[in-house]
Amino acid sequence: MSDNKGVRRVNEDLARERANCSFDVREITFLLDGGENNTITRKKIEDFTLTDELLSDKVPDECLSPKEKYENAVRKSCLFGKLVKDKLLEFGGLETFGPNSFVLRRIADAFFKEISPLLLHLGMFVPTILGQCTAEQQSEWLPRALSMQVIGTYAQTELGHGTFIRGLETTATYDPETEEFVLHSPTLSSFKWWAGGLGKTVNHCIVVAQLHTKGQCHGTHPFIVQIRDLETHQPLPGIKVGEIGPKLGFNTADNGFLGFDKYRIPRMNMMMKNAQILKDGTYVKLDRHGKMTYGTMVFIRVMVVNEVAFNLAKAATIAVRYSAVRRQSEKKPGEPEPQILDYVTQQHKLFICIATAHALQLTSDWLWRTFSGVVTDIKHGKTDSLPEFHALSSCLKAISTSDAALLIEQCRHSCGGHGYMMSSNLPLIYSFVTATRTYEGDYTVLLLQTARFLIKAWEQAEAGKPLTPTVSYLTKYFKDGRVPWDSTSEGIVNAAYGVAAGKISACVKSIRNRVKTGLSYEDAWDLTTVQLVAAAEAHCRAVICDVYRSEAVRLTEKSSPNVRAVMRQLTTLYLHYWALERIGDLLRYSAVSEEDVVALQQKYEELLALIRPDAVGLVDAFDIRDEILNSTLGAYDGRVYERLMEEALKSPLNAEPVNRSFHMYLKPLMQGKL
Ligand SMILES: CCCCCCCCCCCCCCCCCCCCCC(=O)SCCNC(=O)CCNC(=O)[C@H](O)C(C)(C)COP(=O)(O)OP(=O)(O)OC[C@H]1O[C@@H](n2cnc3c(N)ncnc32)[C@H](O)[C@@H]1OP(=O)(O)O
Ligand SMILES: Cc1cc2nc3c(=O)[nH]c(=O)nc-3n(C[C@H](O)[C@H](O)[C@H](O)COP(=O)(O)OP(=O)(O)OC[C@H]3O[C@@H](n4cnc5c(N)ncnc54)[C@H](O)[C@@H]3O)c2cc1C
Repeated sequence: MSDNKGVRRVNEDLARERANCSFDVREITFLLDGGENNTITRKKIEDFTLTDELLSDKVPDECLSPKEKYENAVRKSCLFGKLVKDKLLEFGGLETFGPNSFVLRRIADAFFKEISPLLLHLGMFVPTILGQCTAEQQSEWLPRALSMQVIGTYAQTELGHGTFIRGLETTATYDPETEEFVLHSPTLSSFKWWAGGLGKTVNHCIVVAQLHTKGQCHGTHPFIVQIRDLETHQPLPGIKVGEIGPKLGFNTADNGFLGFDKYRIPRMNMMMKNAQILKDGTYVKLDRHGKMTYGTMVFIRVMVVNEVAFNLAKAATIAVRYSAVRRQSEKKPGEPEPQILDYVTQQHKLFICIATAHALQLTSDWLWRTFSGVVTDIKHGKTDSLPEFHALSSCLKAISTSDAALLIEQCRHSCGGHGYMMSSNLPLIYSFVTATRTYEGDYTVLLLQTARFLIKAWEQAEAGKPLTPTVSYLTKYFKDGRVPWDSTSEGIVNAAYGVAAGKISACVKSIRNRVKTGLSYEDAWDLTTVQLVAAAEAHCRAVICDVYRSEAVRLTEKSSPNVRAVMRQLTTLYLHYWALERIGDLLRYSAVSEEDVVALQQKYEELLALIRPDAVGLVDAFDIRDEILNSTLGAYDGRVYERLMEEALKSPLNAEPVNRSFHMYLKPLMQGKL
């Protein structure tokens, strides 16, 4: 596959797909990056970071032992950290870190096929210092954390409790005599469990513990705790720490456990932005809202939506390129084998992945802007927008992670047997993303948080009170009756809101009917939770459909006609896909007829055919470099079979023609001598 100059040629099918694409791929890249300038900066950063030799592993990571994998990940993390520190400073230092943190996150995938043991340091330790410390504490901890003298993680979850934070058992008891907190793990179930980097890497961590002072418990609060000696890295006396063992994924993240035996830390190591302990042990609460210490979790939930959108874009790129290269079966007897991308069922599996990656990314950008507004409000002492934002970020985190995990698995299915190869990278992308459904708040638990807000909003609508923006639709659909059906995109979005309103109304009725039978409100709520989760899902789906549609229209206002057309096809496909997926709900809550359903299906299939010629162009527009994709099946040049063979030959089992187990076991077995 090389020409006579030694330049590797692109697979012919892929080259033809690109030649036939109806639009300028760069135009969509600019849209997704938020403007041409962002693309230029991203590419510059990628160019100077991804040329490094440290990217090439002689033995694939997945062929290493757990210990070697971890050591390799630490080595690369340190080199990556240094690279970021040294070279990014040339790009304007810390100011660049903010807007370009998504770029850094992208590049990190070229270094770590799994995950960096330092991710929690940058992803949660540093943000928690920013969000939970006073200015004085920040000036002490931030420079040390950013220069990596202090390396930290976020240890909240315990063996016994992850979801129910109020049930955490680790105690931090204030001792006014020495002006210290005494950290203690009273039970096995109180051991911290899961924190990334805790097992072997970090020397500090943020510990969430029940604060006791003057004989009273004031609930959970965060503390900065040094756990290892900075010189020897040995655990400090009173600390029991280790790694929790192999997992479905995250195997280079050295997730750890941690227990305290009456371990003392200075008073000022309590993160004091939202509550303080005075020297004499007096507790001063500064958080008027009450849940400000949950701030880091909210921040990460916002970040995760972008994270899964990007991972879905990677999986879609791999699966679509592979489907353009792979040929299998025959459509009509004697005809050449078609590209598998020409099977309509394959298009059904894959085009929704492209559309969902767009939907989640545009929703994530919108969520980030909304979050920035909430943060500004909080800085000015206003917390009114927090309940709505908590409800919104909770459901978007739940639905985006769940959708992305399911669709990434669908990408793997669509690559047949080769998708099962680690070298395709699909198994690792899946194992990483499926964890996002659980961490930072489990799917069901977060949807129930949203449901709580929705039920309150419904009651406010009933009482004629004004509603906040994301639930204002409840006023419109408040009266019983089916939502009128209209098959335009706007009509489908309205129907999605109508379905959400119908489901919320049904939940309210169920709860009230159950209370009428003598049940407590809590029991009535509990019995209604299956419906409540479904109502929160419907609400979230309507929000995503609405934001995706309106943002895509806004973003493409000045685009070329062809880009506008293909972007519109994708949004329409997304809306039709979900209308068909939730057809039972539409039949129940809207005036959709049987003929309308037939028309929806027909339009959906027409859209698959329309998008087909642009499919490769659309995934090229994600502009994910080969080093970041890390996939034998998805590389830009489409040399799928060559790469599969090259990677197979790197397997340590192929290093010698005969493995010693032949002489030790097989031969004796064959000769009846075992
Ligand atoms: C070198 C490489 C570098 C690369 C470069 C990189 C650059 C950096 C880039 C970084 C990339 C990052 C990527 C990601 C990767 C990160 C990996 C992360 C790993 C995972 C970390 C974790 O996994 S870490 C643990 C998270 N663990 C949870 O997530 C527990 C869930 N559990 C709860 O979160 C609470 O338990 C739960 C249910 C709310 C009940 O809390 P609760 O019992 O206290 O409260 P109640 O239910 O009683 O509710 C009482 C009222 O509080 C209201 N309320 C509740 N919460 C509220 C809130 N947050 N805000 C406002 N209001 C809130 C509620 O709405 C009620 O309001 P009302 O009364 O009005 O109805
Ligand atoms: C890869 C990974 C990395 C992690 N990293 C960290 C980290 O760095 N730091 C950290 O502190 N934690 C970390 N965690 C822990 C993570 O935050 C928790 O696992 C998560 O919040 C879920 O809590 P849990 O494990 O207690 O699940 P549980 O709450 O025990 O959930 C088990 C089941 O019970 C259900 N359930 C629980 N409560 C309710 C309820 N009220 N109503 C209905 N159903 C309910 C859930 O839906 C679920 O089906 C990590 C976890 C993973 C998987």
